[in-house]
Formats: sequence, C-alpha cells, structure tokens
Amino acid sequence: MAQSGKRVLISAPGKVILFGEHAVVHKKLAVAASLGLRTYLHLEENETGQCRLHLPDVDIDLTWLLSDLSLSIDLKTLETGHPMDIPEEIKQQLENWMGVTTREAQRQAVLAFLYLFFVLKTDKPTSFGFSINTRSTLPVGAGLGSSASFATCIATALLVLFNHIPTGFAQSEKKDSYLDTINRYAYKAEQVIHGNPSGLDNSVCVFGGALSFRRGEGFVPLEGFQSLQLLLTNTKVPRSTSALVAGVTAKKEKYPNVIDPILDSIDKISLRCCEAFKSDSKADLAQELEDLVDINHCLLHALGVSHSSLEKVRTITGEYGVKTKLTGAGGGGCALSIIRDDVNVETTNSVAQKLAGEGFDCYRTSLGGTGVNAVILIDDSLDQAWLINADRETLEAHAI
Ligand SMILES: Nc1ncnc2c1ncn2[C@@H]1O[C@H](COP(=O)(O)OP(=O)(O)OP(=O)(O)O)[C@@H](O)[C@H]1O
Ligand SMILES: C[C@@](O)(CCO)CC(=O)[O-]
Repeated sequence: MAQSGKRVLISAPGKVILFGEHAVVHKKLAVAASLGLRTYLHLEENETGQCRLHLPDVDIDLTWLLSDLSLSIDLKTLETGHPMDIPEEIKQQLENWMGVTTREAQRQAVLAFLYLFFVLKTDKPTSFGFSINTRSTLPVGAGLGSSASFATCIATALLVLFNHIPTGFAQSEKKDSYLDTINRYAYKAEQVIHGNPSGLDNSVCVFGGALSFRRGEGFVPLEGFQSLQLLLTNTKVPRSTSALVAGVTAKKEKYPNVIDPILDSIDKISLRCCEAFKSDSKADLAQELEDLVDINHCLLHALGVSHSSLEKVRTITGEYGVKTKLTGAGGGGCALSIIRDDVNVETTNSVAQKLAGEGFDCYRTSLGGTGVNAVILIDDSLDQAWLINADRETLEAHAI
C-alpha cells in the first residue's frame, strides 16, 4: 500500500466520576478525573483513495472508496443542532455505509465516525486516502468513559487529517483554543453515541486532570486535588448509558418533587468534595470522601441505576471497611472504592482477590493524568500491527 503524508499516534484518557453522575445531566455539579487507562488511535494518510476504519475493540474493519462517500445534503450546513436531528434521507444514506454492523456498540462507533467525517472533511486530491486504527486499554461500555475517550481520539484524528488543527496542537501556544475545538467535536460524537450527554466525560478526556463540571458552565480544575488510591472494579455486566440516562430523566419527569431533591443532594455532595480537597488534613479528606461515596451511591440506587452486581461489590469491600460507589452510568459497569492511606497492601490485595473470585476485573490506576495528545510517528516500526499487539506499558510510553 502506498504511503505518504501524516502518520500520527493520538491518545486520550478515560475518566472516573468521583461524584455527580446522572445529576450532571440535569445541570448539577460533578467531580471527575482522567485515568491512566487510555484509547490509542493510529492515523495514517496514504494514496489509496480509500478510507479504512479498523476498530478491533468492537470488531469493526470497514473500507470505503472515498469517492463513494458523499451525501445529498452537506452536513456542515446542519452542524448547529443535535447531530441526529438530520433528515431521514441523510440517516438512510449513512445507514447504507454501515455494512454488516449489527451490534449497537458497532453502529454507534461507526455512526460517530461517519458523522464527524462528513462535518470535517475538506477537498483533497482523488488519490487521497487514510486509515484509522484504534485500540483501548479501557473496558468498553463499563462506566470509565470509553465512548468519550474514543470520541476524543476520532475527533482529533479527523481535525488533524483535514488540517483544522496542527498535529502539534498539544505543544502549540494556541493549545487551549485547539483543545476547545477538539472538545466541541468530541461532544458531537458523544451525542451520536449516547443521545443526551452532559459533556462531562469528553471534557475530562480532552483536558485531563481533575475537575468540577456543571453543564452549560463548563469545567473548573479541582483546587487542591491530590491523587487518590482507588480500586476500580468492573462487574462486566453490560448496560447502555443512553438507556440509563433516559430512565433517570423519565423518573424526574414523573416524580419531580421526589427526584429533584435527590439531584440537589448530589449537587451538594460534589460541592462538599470540592471543599474537602482544599482542606489541609489528608486524614479528614479521606474520611469525608468515604462518607460522600457512601451517600452518593445510596442516592444513585434510589434513582434506579445500581445493579445487584454493584451491590455485591459494595458488600465485599464493606467487609474490609472499604467504601464503594458505582461510577459512570451504573446499571452494571464499574464501581470505585476509596483506599485510604492507612489501608495496608495485604488488605487491598485480599479485597481485589475476593472480587476477582466473583468474576469481576479489578484495576489499580492513577488519576489526573494528561488529556488528549498526539505524537508524529517517525519510526516505521510503529505501524498499525504494532498498535494492536503492543502491551499497555509500551503504548503509554509512546503516547505521553
Ligand atoms: N475502543 C473503542 N472502539 C470503538 N468504539 C468504542 C470504543 N470504546 C467505546 N466505543 C463506543 O462507545 C460505546 C460505549 O459507550 P458507553 O457510554 O455505553 O460506555 P462508557 O463510555 O464506557 O461508559 P460511561 O458513559 O458510563 O462512562 C460503545 O458501544 C462503542 O460504540
Ligand atoms: C451518566 C452520566 O452522567 C455519566 C456517564 O459517564 C452521563 C453524562 O454525564 O453524560
């Protein structure tokens, strides 16, 4: 295959929501941080006249002739509304390029790519082609922001490919403005994937660090943030973020007097967390975060987004005095447990072993690292096969 032009490795972190999931959709405050686990995207420009989209995490490998990829209406002219508020005729045309993508996870990923492609593409010579290959060390659809991390990588790749931002955006003086652009398009892809996202997840994946976020107002870096020891447990129970978000919204509409105070309490929990990080005493911080974790989980349970598997994680960790809440959309997916500094390694290992014995996956990973990044590939050995086969440490060494 002929090669020329850009070769770039892009990566974006996942996220963990400490407090405020679901409530944040309804303009309440949330607190979240980026994770050490990331999605990696290998972008290569070539002269094949084709576009290859290879997403092995969701079993997608599609190739289109770029000359075939055209729509009867220019999507750029419809860019202001919700991405899926487009004429049926256009939806049908997008549908025709989806190939044999039958699973919801596949459909959402391909649709997000196609939407951004049509919004961002610019005129190129007929020989112009490219391939996109992604691989994530995040569990897909488990509450750790895999969709926002994927959306951030795809948005960045297409913005770089069509020269809307430079490949070296992360080192540029105009970095903040480029990150805002990436965030805007990552949000659009998130809207394609799950309907009514708050914008919290993509903001964490793009900007990294730890932050508080309110829909409509954006984010503020978390003052006094210190990385916490967390244990993340993936129950591996599949669930749909869009369905869970819609479920809470329906409850709020049916029982506003009951649900609104719950959402207000969650807002106060996030506020209290922001205050706690400013405190000088680490022991007080840990104690307070543990209390807030417990209360927030119970409120989420009341909203109907817990699951028996998540309650099991809480029971097991509770036996060791470790506090746990669901994180992300819930309904299965992941739980986070706060590991205080005075909890010894043996205890943490015992908890993790007991959880693994129940068939759950446990992750210990750092919080608050770099947001989206891109490196120009000069070494030919860092090709797409390398991306697929490299272990996590090797990937992380090249991406940050
Ligand atoms: N590595 C990936 N490759 C391709 N598509 C992905 C990848 N990761 C996530 N996606 C897309 O995102 C969807 C998962 O989004 P979803 O919001 O349900 O999960 P999440 O982001 O992991 O959880 P949460 O929103 O609770 O943090 C998948 O169904 C798929 O369409
Ligand atoms: C459940 C939710 O609050 C977090 C999902 O990670 C949805 C959102 O904020 O878009």
